[in-house]
Amino acid sequence: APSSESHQPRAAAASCSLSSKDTYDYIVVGSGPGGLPMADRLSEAGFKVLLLEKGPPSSGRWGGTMKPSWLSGTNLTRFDVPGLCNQIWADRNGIACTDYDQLAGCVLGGGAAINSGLYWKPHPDDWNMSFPAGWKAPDMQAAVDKVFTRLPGTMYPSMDGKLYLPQGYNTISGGLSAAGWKSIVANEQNDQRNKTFSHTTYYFSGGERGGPMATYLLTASQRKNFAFWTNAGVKRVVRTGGHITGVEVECGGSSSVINVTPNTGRVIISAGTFGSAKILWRSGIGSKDQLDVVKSSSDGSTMVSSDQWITLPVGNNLYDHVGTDLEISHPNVVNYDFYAAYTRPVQSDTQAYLNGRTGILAQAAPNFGPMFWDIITPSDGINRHLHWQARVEGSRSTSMTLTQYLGTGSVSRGRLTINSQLKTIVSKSPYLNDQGDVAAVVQGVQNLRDALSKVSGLQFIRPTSSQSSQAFVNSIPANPGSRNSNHWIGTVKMGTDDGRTGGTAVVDTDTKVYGTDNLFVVDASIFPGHITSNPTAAILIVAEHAAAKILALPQPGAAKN
Ligand SMILES: Cc1cc2nc3c(=O)[nH]c(=O)nc-3n(C[C@H](O)[C@H](O)[C@H](O)COP(=O)(O)OP(=O)(O)OC[C@H]3O[C@@H](n4cnc5c(N)ncnc54)[C@H](O)[C@@H]3O)c2cc1C
Repeated sequence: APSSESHQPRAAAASCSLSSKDTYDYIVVGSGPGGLPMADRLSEAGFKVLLLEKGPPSSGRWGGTMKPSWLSGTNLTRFDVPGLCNQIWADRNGIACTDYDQLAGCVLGGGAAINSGLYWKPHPDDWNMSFPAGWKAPDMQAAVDKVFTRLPGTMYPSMDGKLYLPQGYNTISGGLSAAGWKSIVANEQNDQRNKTFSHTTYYFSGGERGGPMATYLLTASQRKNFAFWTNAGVKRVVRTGGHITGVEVECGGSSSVINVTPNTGRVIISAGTFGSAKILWRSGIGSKDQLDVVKSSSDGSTMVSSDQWITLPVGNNLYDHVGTDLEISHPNVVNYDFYAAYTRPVQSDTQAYLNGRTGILAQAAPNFGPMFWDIITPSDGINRHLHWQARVEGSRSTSMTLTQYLGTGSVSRGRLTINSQLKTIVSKSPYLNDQGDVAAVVQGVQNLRDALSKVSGLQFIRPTSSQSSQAFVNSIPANPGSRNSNHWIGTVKMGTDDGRTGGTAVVDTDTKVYGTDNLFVVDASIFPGHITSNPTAAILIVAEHAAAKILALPQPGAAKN
């Protein structure tokens, strides 16, 4: 049985105290998979750290309260129960960020409070193909080990070790196996992502979401030199030239500047692919056209003067996995209504969950698996990695949706911009604006159709049998409405080619913003290119690696606590 002790809050998030005159060695902005390991590692090193999160608490552990009635009287919220993760599609009020045109979590934990917990040790190509020197697979191994030691993940999230309603998994994996694809344990054989399939791995633990909020934040919160505030949004960094002196924080209808330790303090922005770009723009860091927009907005009077602007290509290099949904139906597939689990649940399922963290509600909605992989090399010679995820969902009760993500190797990019209401907009769609990318997606669809063609009783609903794979792929618009995977990266690209002088990079390989002394960005926004699979594990790894790099930088005279 789960230990209720494991779910007691250690130190609830505090509300902001804007009148405080305290200064901090590090201010970390944002509590997603990028921000939480940073806050933990920097406070572990003895520095005085303040973590600022714009959203409210999510998990019950940290004072979250949003929950269905069957969880009342428990210290669990909707965010803690894996089987309730689909609720984000039914009701995202007070959870999703309202200042982006795409979905992101503006709550404690960021995306790692609302996502499905899918959790993958990256393939070596994920680092080797797009990350700069110092961030290649051998360089990343120590950080990979740190993350998977703290958060090993599991293929069996129910505490009785059983997989519930596995018929969909069995149907698809049986077909792939018969077609010669190999079964692997994904996070033990992470270099084998070609014509292979696996059970789904989640970062869940103890039958609950867990994840970085239950590990990195927990240890950070036990330190006296660590503070964190929720409902505390950062408007901008305050700077003199390239030296950051503090951040302007908005909370409870007022705003104030919280300073870093004079001379030695640093600011780490981990506000996500949209949020980090936005803070940079509001701080006078970005391309002139976007800074002009901010200047003309309600920010105009407080914005740093234009002679202080740092010109960098913030918002370029935007990317997201290209999502292509196929749908099949098979008589063996058994559907489960995870939406009903919120308002009118099956009593035996809620009891199993509450009594022992067992059953279908300990698995993520909507019953994922198998996950499978394919590598395609189009005529341009660049390997493209395809990650496929099957889930029991679709237009029929016996349907499964098979989503293909195009990640590592993809060449297409889009652009993020900001409008005069200070809302971020995907103004250039990043999907399939390269012929090699299109060819890989088409070939991947064809490979899957071929592999499953001999499964008795399996019917393709999308594509239809008369549709060519090329015609099918062409029929799906290449825009976020049809292709969105919620795996946005890249707007604050890391690299050695300084964007102030015509290069493409916004941060250097220590994750420091070019042209600044003490401003760093650590989250999905710094990824130069995409990775094979869902990105949470890779973002945690990037944060671990960045923390080690930042701590290794000379920091003259920093006062340790
Ligand atoms: C619905 C959905 C499902 C997903 N499923 C999966 C999955 O199963 N597996 C997987 O690996 N990935 C999944 N992802 C993607 C994954 O969650 C994200 O890639 C990841 O959370 C990004 O991490 P991050 O730290 O870069 O940013 P975020 O997680 O977005 O965190 C940024 C944090 O910063 C805060 N913030 C923003 N602006 C400010 C500000 N101005 N001041 C203070 N705080 C601020 C935000 O509130 C947020 O908490 C999913 C994403 C979504 C939206």
